[in-house]
Amino acid sequence: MAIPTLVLLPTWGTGHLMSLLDAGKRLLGCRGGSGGGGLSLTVLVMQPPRKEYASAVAATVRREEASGLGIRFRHLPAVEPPTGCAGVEEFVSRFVQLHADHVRAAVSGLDCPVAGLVIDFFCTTLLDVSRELAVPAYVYFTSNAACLALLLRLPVLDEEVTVEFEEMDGEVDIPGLPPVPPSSLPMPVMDKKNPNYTWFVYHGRRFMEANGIIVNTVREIEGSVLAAIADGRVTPGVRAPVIYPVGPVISFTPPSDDPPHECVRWLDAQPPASVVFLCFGSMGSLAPPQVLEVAHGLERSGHRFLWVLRGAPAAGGSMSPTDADLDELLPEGFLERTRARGVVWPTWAPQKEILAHAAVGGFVTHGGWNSTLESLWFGVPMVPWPLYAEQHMNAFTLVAAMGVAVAMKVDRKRNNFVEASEVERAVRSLMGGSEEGRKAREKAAEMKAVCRKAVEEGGSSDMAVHKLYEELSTQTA
Ligand SMILES: COc1cc(-c2[o+]c3cc(O)cc([O-])c3cc2O[C@@H]2O[C@H](CO)[C@H](O)[C@H](O)[C@H]2O)cc(OC)c1O
Ligand SMILES: O=c1ccn([C@@H]2O[C@H](COP(=O)(O)OP(=O)(O)O)[C@@H](O)[C@H]2O)c(=O)[nH]1
Repeated sequence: MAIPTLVLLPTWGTGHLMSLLDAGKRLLGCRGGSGGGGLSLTVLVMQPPRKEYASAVAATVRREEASGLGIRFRHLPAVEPPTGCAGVEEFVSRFVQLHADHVRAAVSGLDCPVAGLVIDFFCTTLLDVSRELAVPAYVYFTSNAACLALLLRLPVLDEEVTVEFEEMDGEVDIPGLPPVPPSSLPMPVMDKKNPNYTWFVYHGRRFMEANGIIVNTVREIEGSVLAAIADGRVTPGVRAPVIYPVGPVISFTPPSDDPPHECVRWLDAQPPASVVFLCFGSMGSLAPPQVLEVAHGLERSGHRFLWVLRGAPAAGGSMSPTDADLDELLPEGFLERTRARGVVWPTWAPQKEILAHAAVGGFVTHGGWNSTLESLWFGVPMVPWPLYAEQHMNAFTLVAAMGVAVAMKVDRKRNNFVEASEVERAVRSLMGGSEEGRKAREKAAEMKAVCRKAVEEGGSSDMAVHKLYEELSTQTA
């Protein structure tokens, strides 16, 4: 009989497509286990709604097809993007929903048994398709267990809290987490009247229908919230699907013969753990007045820095930042005054290589979950500076639950504005001798060891992958 295939349905974003693909590849590694003759992977590729994503997706598909792992890609017919959406959550959810017929046709047309369908967390509308086809469905959650617990609890929270979360008395109770201040909730949860919120509640409710939820986290890092989900405290009265914490799933680019990147060459000349690295994800940019505050803060901190500074996205609805015009954005004379100890990099930077470098001692990050895991993988303590999506919640988790980060005061009501004096204080605290910084460094070093152990043979994430493989094999047997 043909080897059963596991069908993956990723969305196209930087932190979503590769993350799901890499998680899927871990299951390929289980081939030949007690569960049988292995699995193959089939990836359903939606034609991304914007050109900027289309070329990145096409490059990924080409690279993976050439990898020799035998992953099959099936391109779904294009759909007309929905109009009049309130934001990313509504747009992505409705865009995905329009693919239902194409997904049904693609899955039912496969020439081998289907072990399961793994969908990105924005794709829960397609759980109807998997049910019709009697194919087990799994959600792949690219963020952390804290955010997952919030989503699972959201349908009930929505009824318990009748006002906007910011207007409620006290804090939000998510079992397994310290009490969450309403101001730390993800962006879509901050406005109940917005369709983006309705979609978040919808996805949280539908997660409960999945056969399992695969999460890019590590049991040892988020043990208490994972336990709260598993023992029913997050969803009282209803059993949540089995959770598979398989992380950290980090997409490393294969080694190349190219000369080292200019940022890496600069780092080579810096002392160990002396440089603070600032980078704000694939969609992050700072407004011009904010750039001035960061520059003054860094200058006054006296520390070495490598700052990835991007400009606002181009007009026309793109979410990707542009390359920064440094002369226009930075204060007069800043580059000359800091030449001996700092670099401002105006375009995409090789973040993983930078975090891996011994000269990097701290990371000011927007707190995207992929960036966070990369920082932990290399044992680099953080200062979270949340900008969008679920990053305020991540910042809270990193500081209050994990202790791997030094908090910085971010004014959410002023577009996440941070004063120069606060940048200076946070950088000094992270890089210097403060007790807070020392604790975050110690904890980050501990997490590095934990992350690496988790993915080794017999580690918690490796075991979760094997458990999932066994389940998939049993279902198709
Ligand atoms: C997890 O909660 C949220 C995630 C997103 C979100 O949406 C999104 C949509 C796209 O079409 C492409 C994307 O790349 C993308 C990314 C994205 O979130 C990022 O995902 C990472 C892994 O989940 C990471 O955690 C980052 O912090 C996110 O920036 C959007 C959102 O609200 C706007 C969420 O609450
Ligand atoms: O200049 C940059 C900016 C981002 N990244 C990578 O882009 C991803 C960002 O994912 P994350 O989940 O942190 O945030 P998002 O961009 O989805 O908000 C991470 O893998 C980063 O290493 C990078 O390599 N260089």
